[in-house]
Amino acid sequence: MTVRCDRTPAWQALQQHADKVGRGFDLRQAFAADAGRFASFSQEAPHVFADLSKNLIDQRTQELLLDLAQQCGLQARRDAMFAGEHINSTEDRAVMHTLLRAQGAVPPGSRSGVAGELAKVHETLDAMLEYAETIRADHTITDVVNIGIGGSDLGPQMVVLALAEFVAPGKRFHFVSNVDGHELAGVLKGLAPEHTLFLVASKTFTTAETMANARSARRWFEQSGGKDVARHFAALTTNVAAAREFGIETTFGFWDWVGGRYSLWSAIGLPIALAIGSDGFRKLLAGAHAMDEHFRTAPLAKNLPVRLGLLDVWYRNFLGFTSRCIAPYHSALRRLPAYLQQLEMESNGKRVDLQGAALPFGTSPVLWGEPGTNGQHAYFQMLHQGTDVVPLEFLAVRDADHDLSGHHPALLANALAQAQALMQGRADAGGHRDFPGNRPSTFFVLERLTPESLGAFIAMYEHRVFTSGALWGLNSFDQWGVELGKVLAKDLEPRLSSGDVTGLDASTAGLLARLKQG
Ligand SMILES: O=P(O)(O)OC[C@H]1O[C@H](O)[C@H](O)[C@@H](O)[C@@H]1O
Repeated sequence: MTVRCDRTPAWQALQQHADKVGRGFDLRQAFAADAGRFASFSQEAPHVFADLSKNLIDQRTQELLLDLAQQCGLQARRDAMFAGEHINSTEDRAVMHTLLRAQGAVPPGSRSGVAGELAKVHETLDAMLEYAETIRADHTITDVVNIGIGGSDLGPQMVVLALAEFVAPGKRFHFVSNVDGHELAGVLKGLAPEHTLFLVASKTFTTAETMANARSARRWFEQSGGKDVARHFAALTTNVAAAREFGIETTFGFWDWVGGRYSLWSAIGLPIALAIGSDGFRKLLAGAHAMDEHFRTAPLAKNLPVRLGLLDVWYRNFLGFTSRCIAPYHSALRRLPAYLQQLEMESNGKRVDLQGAALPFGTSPVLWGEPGTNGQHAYFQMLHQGTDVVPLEFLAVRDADHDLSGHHPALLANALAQAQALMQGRADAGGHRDFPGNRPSTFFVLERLTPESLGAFIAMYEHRVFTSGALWGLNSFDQWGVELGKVLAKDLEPRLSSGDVTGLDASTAGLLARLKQG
């Protein structure tokens, strides 16, 4: 049984602590007073090192946050997830994306039935990887087009870009998500049907954008002389029947216990397997599994995802920060912020608890960002001297995968310098040139960007989001908030040609008149 965070004694103690020292905390003084600060506020985890020492927390904050985690029953909820309980209560589903990367046995304490699910996981994984190897060896296929949106797009796209170093030459990867025909039309322009494989990726196989793009892709394929739809289309879905009805014979399934934004480890990861091969895909899973084990077994005080999730609660609820900036210092990670936006904001952007009662405190922050050093020449001004404090998250990779001399030290020096400048500030120049400093950041280090380290990093983030969501007492695994817009769009689409504005508010009616087609 979990307890909502604001109903615990630790919550009250944290409030008092924030009033007393939290808001007046000074990083520079903290480092001056404690030579061991870096050691005690950094955390080693599989494939990921995290320096949390430049955050606005002291030992007492950390202790109280750990009390909060205990009093909320974080461990029980974590164990319930790993055991396959239906913790996604509003959809009455288990949450078992970790099972997709389980290496052999099910976690101890698993519900009966989980072992059977794992057998299905391995069977599908083997079939999908075998297919991936067949296509990789088929040199007539030069272009792979993934048609999917949200979780059926962002994860595979982010990972394929991030692991470009591991992608064998000979195939190009395209990702089409938007219902905006400009996107699909732009991709199709450069393609020949006999050399193209379309992957229709949709958990539900009902998402309007994906279905529209899949229909148009098939029409283009047939109209441009493509033969053998069966060979050139595959579907990745939990709704195999709908894919078959659409006319796709090659299908790879997954299960309702995999949330869309947690699905890159399932058949939705086929583009990744095509790009980096079956060995590479298994390494991605192994990296994630290593982090799962860390999250499942490490004591809370030494548990990286837990420490991060607790920090997120501290910042959001006690220091009042409403956003977090993601700064990956690696250009291949350019889609990471977009990926993390869905992961965190769709999971924890909720205003009611598990029972549906309104929450009296803030939940998901806004996540945003661009790769470094680009952001430095754009919005870092605001981060250094603006009126809001925005915690930053640096991600640096020690070893480069290129041999251009001088670039990598320059990149890493910039990451270090920005974190340093945000903390130190400068008070000697006067007026416009002064920096307040004391601006918090977390600094992640990977030794190299590999399938293993990326898998571990993503899993770390998933569990961090789990942690803050669990403390807030909300359901991180549903997304009812995306439904209303879908319903309204259905109503408005025919009105764009009929011009019927009956029952519409004046603004929507006025805009519709301006956008009316034909
Ligand atoms: O994979 P699909 O069923 O097509 O869903 C694609 C996406 O759209 C939905 O509206 C949800 O907001 C996302 O969580 C999901 O990933």
